[in-house]
Amino acid sequence: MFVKIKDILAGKYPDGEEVQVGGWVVKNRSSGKIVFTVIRDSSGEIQVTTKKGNVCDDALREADALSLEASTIIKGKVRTDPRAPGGRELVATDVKIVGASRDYPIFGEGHNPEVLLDLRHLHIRSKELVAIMKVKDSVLSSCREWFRASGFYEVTPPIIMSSSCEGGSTLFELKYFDEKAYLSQSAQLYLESLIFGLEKVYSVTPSFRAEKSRTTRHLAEYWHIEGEMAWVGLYEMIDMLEQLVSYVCNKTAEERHEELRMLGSDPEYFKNLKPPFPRITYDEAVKILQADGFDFKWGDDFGTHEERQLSMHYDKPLFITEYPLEVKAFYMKDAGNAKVLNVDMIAPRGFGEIIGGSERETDLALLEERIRKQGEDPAKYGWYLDLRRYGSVPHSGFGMGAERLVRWICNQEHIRDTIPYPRTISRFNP
Ligand SMILES: NC(=O)C[C@H]([NH3+])C(=O)NS(=O)(=O)OC[C@H]1O[C@@H](n2cnc3c(N)ncnc32)[C@H](O)[C@@H]1O
Ligand SMILES: [Mg+2]
Repeated sequence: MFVKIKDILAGKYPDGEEVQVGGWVVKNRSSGKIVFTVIRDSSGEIQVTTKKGNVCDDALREADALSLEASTIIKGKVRTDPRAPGGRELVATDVKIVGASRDYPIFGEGHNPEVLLDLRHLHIRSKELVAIMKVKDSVLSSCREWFRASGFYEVTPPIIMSSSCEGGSTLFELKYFDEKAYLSQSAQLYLESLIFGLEKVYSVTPSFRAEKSRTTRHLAEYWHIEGEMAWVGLYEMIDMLEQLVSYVCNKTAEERHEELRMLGSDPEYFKNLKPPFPRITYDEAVKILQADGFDFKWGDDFGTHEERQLSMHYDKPLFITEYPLEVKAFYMKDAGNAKVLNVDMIAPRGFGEIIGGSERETDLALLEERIRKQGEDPAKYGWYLDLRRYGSVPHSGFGMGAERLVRWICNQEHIRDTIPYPRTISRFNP
């Protein structure tokens, strides 16, 4: 049926061989007797030259009528031509329009981002967004490879929940039959229940955060890669995270070298990213900020500016550990000295937090007290607290934002272009 454009450009078919391609029109210029067309398929773009005498009159008329984003089937002979983009072109022997496209609304440059978001169902076929989605495909598949090779089981936790995991301020409420329920902020609490049978589990699920802020790194719906491991402490988990992130970056840069270059990223950096990554404590991070002139008060959490500033000191992802207990979630293990055994991984060059994780609090009384201190009723976490009553074990886990990771790897200014249909405070359509 169809051959792929990238295989033609790679020289898989000798000059003169007739092949057939199915694709969409990127450009079309006609002078009546000769038509120059650029078509694309999922693998790339190629120039097609349709000449009077090479094709029947119907096919010449079809070629002449090709318009932006019309779908077409083109039969043609491969021809090496250094002047053609990619070094090869097709000399058409037959041209058919499959789906007409009149007045396609996205052409040229400089469109208003909100207009492009209104037309996301069309813009999603653009070269840049297609490249980013291919990178995301590699990120997700290499994550799964690493987890499976590391003895993790993929599980499918619920998305509809009865309580929060990351605090009530970012919960989406939904009417669940006659009850009130919430959309998942994180699969964590359920993953913790699954380690008592499977020991090491992971999930890739949508997480929902009713973020009131408009930032370049927050979505209201994002894809959350989470892992949970029995018998593993915080620092052993950080060793594993270095391996996971390095593997995913190396593999993705290997597979999507061209796409990353086209997006203005540096595939060589990600291909060569290896452990160890720098590790500092929260206290050390505060000292760095204060030395850099930040008026930062010990006890506060780091925001975008602090994370950006800290990341400028390192050219690899930075692990920051042991934050003050007061500013972190109830489930994080008390380290003593008013700290918790948690870790955030901050990407270099200001791309911010990619991973949040911790060792989990296993002391039942402490956990109930922390839940109360966060203004919640321990009774709402009855099932979760049972995990501490029956055969509890030391365990740790983490959450990695897929879109945050893709934004860093693809060097994208805004997180909205790392997901096909971004959901933010001002948009949930199309
Ligand atoms: N299993 C766990 O231990 C995960 C834990 N319960 C959790 O949800 N941590 S987190 O809130 O830091 O979110 C984890 C990551 O999830 C990403 N994240 C977190 N919030 C967002 C938003 N709003 N948009 C996009 N990405 C987001 C970001 O990379 C964070 O580091
Ligand atoms: Mg976090």
